[in-house]
Amino acid sequence: MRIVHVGLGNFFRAHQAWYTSVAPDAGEWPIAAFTGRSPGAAAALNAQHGRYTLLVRGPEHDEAEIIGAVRAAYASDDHQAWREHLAAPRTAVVTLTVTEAGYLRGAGGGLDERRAADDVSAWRRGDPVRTVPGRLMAGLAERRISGAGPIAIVPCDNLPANGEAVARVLLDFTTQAEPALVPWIRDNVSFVTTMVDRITPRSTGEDVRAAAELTGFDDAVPVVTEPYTEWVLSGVFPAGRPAWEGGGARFVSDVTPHEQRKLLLLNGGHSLLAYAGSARGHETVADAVADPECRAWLAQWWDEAARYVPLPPAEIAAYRAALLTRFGNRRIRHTLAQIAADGSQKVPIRVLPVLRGEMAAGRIPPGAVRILAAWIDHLRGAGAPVDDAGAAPFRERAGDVRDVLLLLAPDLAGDEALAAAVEKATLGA
Ligand SMILES: NC(=O)c1ccc[n+]([C@@H]2O[C@H](COP(=O)([O-])OP(=O)(O)OC[C@H]3O[C@@H](n4cnc5c(N)ncnc54)[C@H](O)[C@@H]3O)[C@@H](O)[C@H]2O)c1
Ligand SMILES: O=P(O)(O)OC[C@@H](O)[C@@H](O)[C@H](O)[C@H](O)CO
Repeated sequence: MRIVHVGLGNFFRAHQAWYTSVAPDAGEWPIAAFTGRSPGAAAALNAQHGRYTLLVRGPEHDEAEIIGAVRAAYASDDHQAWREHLAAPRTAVVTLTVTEAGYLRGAGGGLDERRAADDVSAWRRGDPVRTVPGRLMAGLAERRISGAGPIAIVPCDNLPANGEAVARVLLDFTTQAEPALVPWIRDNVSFVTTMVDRITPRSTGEDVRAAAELTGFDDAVPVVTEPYTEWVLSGVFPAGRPAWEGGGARFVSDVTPHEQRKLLLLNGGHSLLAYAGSARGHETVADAVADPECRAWLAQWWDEAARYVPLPPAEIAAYRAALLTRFGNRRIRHTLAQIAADGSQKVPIRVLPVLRGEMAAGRIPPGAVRILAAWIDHLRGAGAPVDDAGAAPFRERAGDVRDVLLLLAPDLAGDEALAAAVEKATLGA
């Protein structure tokens, strides 16, 4: 294998595996994919020899492709396979889709030591590690021993500066667990930063039937995705990479403007709809954007967020227009509950940069305030259910907006006008 992936979920199969499958040199880049946590996805995929159906769902009809880029799938606890793949000289790239929570980042962006502590102890005892930083370190330790040479790590999760983010947590983890490995990582591992975009909801039983009808292939685990796709990358691939440009991937010197455009406008917009839209009784993104009230809130948020996207206004306007079409695709059932998950990890990334920028400019931004208030309402029980391992301390404080702000953004918590605005925007006010 030449690519190893961690996080065998739907998005990886709609995005990185698809780009690899359409690359002109696809045959030279077989993928071994490991699950992030539970083993189910690996067993299901192996039962069909790694092949699966990608249903590209436009507003009018579906197009089906059978993707064969994944040659072997493994459960996350197959530590031997993991070590072997990482130690193999042919392995050149490790891609990741492990959700925001998978990186164990603390408030400052480095490793959350409390969440990592068990894994650091497991490593010191010689037991298997389970977290993403722990697994990466264990695989790289094996690679150093085998002399397999440099490698690129390519995170594909919705985190700002995700290459730097994974480097920090990996190096912090390694400093604690295996300090002697740190210099080798610094010299041999390249951290590539990426912006990824393709709306990929959870598949349903109906999707399974639709896939079989279109292709005749009885696929138990098809993936549904939208036609739109984007991948912007920046960084070095010391052991080579597929010609992902074949699918339209772009290699740039700085991903930041693209990342800001996507994280603030798309993901921030998603979070707004997930909390404020679900509280209005909507179930999906398409339902919510069909509601004029939600659309007006979205426009207000986008006006604020656009000030922090360093791209020409025409480009931002075109992206906003395209987003309305993408969000409005009624054939994509992207549930607000799926997007609402892990708010404690997502809200700081998607909303706080705009809130901080506006406050520094002397403005209290009503769009950002609405998202915060709607998230607090969600923590209090409104709309989509809370599904967030990091929610507990926020839920304990959810009764008091000022307490939530103190935990979420201590630098802003003393601003009484902001607290009052958030309070006023909550449902209880
Ligand atoms: N679905 C999309 O539209 C989309 C688009 C762009 C980016 N992404 C990114 O991809 C991620 C996965 O999305 P998906 O649609 O594939 O979801 P999914 O539920 O299909 O898969 C999630 C994967 O992450 C793993 N995972 C979850 N928590 C983990 C943890 N704490 N440690 C290690 N692994 C963990 C799971 O085991 C699974 O393999 C998102 O969180 C996001 O960062 C998704
Ligand atoms: O995947 P998450 O959980 O990080 O966020 C939910 C959605 O906002 C996200 O998946 C978008 O659909 C995606 O980022 C579009 O490219």
